[in-house]
Amino acid sequence: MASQDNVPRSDSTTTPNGNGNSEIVPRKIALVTGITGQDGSYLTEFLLGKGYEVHGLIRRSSNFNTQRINHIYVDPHNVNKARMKLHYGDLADASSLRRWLDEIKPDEVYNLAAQSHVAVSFEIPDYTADVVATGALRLLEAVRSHIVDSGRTVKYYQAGSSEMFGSTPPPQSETTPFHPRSPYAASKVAAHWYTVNYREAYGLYACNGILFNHESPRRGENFVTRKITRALGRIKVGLQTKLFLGNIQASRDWGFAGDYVEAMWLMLQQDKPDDYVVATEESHTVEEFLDVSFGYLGLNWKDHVEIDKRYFRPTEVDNLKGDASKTKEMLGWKPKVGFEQLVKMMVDEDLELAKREKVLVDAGYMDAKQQP
Ligand SMILES: C[C@H]1O[C@H](OP(=O)(O)OP(=O)(O)OC[C@H]2O[C@@H](n3cnc4c(=O)[nH]c(N)nc43)[C@H](O)[C@@H]2O)[C@@H](O)[C@@H](O)C1=O
Repeated sequence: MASQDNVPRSDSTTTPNGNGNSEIVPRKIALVTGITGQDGSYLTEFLLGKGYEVHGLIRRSSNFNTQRINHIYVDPHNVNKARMKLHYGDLADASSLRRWLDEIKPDEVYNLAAQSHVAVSFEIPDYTADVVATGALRLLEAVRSHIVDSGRTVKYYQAGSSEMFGSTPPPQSETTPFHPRSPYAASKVAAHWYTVNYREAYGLYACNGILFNHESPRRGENFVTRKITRALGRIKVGLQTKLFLGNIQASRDWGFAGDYVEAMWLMLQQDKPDDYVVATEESHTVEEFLDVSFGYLGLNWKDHVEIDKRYFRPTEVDNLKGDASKTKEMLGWKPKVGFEQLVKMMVDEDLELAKREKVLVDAGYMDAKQQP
């Protein structure tokens, strides 16, 4: 998929007006950073479904990194149908952020881009802080100055994280103190407070969504849920036998990413900006995830899993369990997919993937040792 720029805008959408007629209303425009990630892809599908035009910033990479949105990509030459548009930009590049805001003139900005892997943030702390903390500040400042110069209204969503609560015991709500336990989490705390400050200092409509872990078949393969379901599929079809994990006693509040993007959007549809916790209010250990997933395919995880110290973190977050009562009450949001359903959805998809891999291996087109 090629990226594009300066594509003419599809200006309007037809909406029923309740009188049996239709009226032409201007199409809403969203700008999404992190559009190629799990959340970016679900949010884009959601916004397109609501009639939005969605612009995404993508980072230059020598490999294509658009796999999660290829299925919704329409050739930009098809101006009437192409409502998702991609542009090269980066949270590390302030000038690109301001330029795309001026060009795209979005109604809503969703800042989802991040170096989002907690363990990796210990390896590359500077980079993590630059993108996650300073990147959010750059985008907020670009939005603020764009508003001042254009006189337009722009609403801003900041992707916060339950990692910010760190070692503060559950249940965690909007009023729970933060105690971050990694460079990633500390950077998210900074981004959270930059967002609050821009709201208070400049009256910006800016919201923090404090999202607990959210997973899906599109989850990156080095996060624990997907690492497990990917390996499980391969074990089931005979492509591997072992799975190496770290601390399986850690407990997380795991929801479905497809449900959580709706809450992001709802935050920007209110009269006033605010901060909201998004969670299922249930917590399960990694070991429980293993029980349910392996059990679903009739396997015992103890026959396959080995603990490897290299996956332990210098400081761990032991127990996260959200209290989402404010979000339920104020936004009318609640999760639709429960823990077991989520696990099974991920196992089903990864079993299919493994079966396809097996065909390639059997035909000699792929090496079974080639790790996903
Ligand atoms: C909300 C929050 O959610 C995510 O952060 P995370 O909770 O660190 O996610 P994870 O899947 O990497 O780890 C979950 C737990 O599982 C333990 N664990 C054991 N063994 C392995 C293992 O082998 N790999 C990994 N990755 N984790 C392992 C690990 O030690 C931890 O306790 C990100 O989206 C982040 O961006 C975010 O904002």
